[in-house]
Amino acid sequence: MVIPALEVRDLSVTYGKFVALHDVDLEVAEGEIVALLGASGSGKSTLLRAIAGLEPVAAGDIRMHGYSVVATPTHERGCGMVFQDGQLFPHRSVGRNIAYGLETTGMPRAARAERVAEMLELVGLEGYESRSVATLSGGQAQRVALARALAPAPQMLLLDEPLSALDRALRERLSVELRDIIRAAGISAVHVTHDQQEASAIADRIAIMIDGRIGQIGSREELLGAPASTEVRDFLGADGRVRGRIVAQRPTTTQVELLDVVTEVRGMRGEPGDEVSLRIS
Ligand SMILES: Nc1ncnc2c1ncn2[C@@H]1O[C@H](COP(=O)(O)OP(=O)(O)OP(=O)(O)O)[C@@H](O)[C@H]1O
Repeated sequence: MVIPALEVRDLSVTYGKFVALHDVDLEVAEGEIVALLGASGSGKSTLLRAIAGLEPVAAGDIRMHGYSVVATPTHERGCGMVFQDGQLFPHRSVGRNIAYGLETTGMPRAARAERVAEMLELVGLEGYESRSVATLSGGQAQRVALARALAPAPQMLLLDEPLSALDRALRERLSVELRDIIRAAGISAVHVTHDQQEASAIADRIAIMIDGRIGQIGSREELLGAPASTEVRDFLGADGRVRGRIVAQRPTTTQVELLDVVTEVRGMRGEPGDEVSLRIS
């Protein structure tokens, strides 16, 4: 039998009388990346925090590599975490941020420096050791946060909206990089996001969270092809809107230029680059 990296069974988390998570089941295989995708307040961060040991559990079990960790304190669970705003230490250099988790392990200085250099290479920031974190761009700061989380070779990586403070173009580029870095590190990861595109760019499977429950879990194609409920279909549909920009406001209509839309059209011939006009109905 293959033991999953993470098993969550019948997990409930409550805040007073409010039940934030109801009987949640989730399995993450060794080396697998699973996204928790859902509307605001659906319980994504609560589930991630419970896995990390930052939220007390009212009922159920959390197992990592076969061992229950519900009674294990956060710092002994071996989870590397990355948050939305990086939360880098402002007075430490890039290198000393990445070394943070290694300093408490008693690792000798030379080995620490070697590990920091290895992590900088992994995230594509070779030579940044001495830089002040105040001089980094948002994307670079998140790469440093990722390097810091991966440096102590955690059992599992937990990402809470790691790209949502970045603009869309950077988010799309970094999604692919993030996936490649996690793959190269060979680690299992749980990734919280409210962005469907980001979830499908990074994760192997997507768990759709609705009101404190996992509504369905599968690849994006599986979810879109056979949504298990109207809530799942509505969530995926609502997120699949087409982006546009208002070009002109007329007395009775608004002219909208559609952005990023590529569509298949039958019965038309032309060369790439030709301008065309389509009626959407
Ligand atoms: N410390 C708390 N005390 C009381 N209620 C809380 C607490 N933390 C979260 N909640 C509630 O639990 C529910 C789930 O919150 P959670 O932060 O997990 O949602 P989320 O899906 O991560 O949302 P978002 O995308 O907005 O971050 C929400 O209704 C929230 O108001």
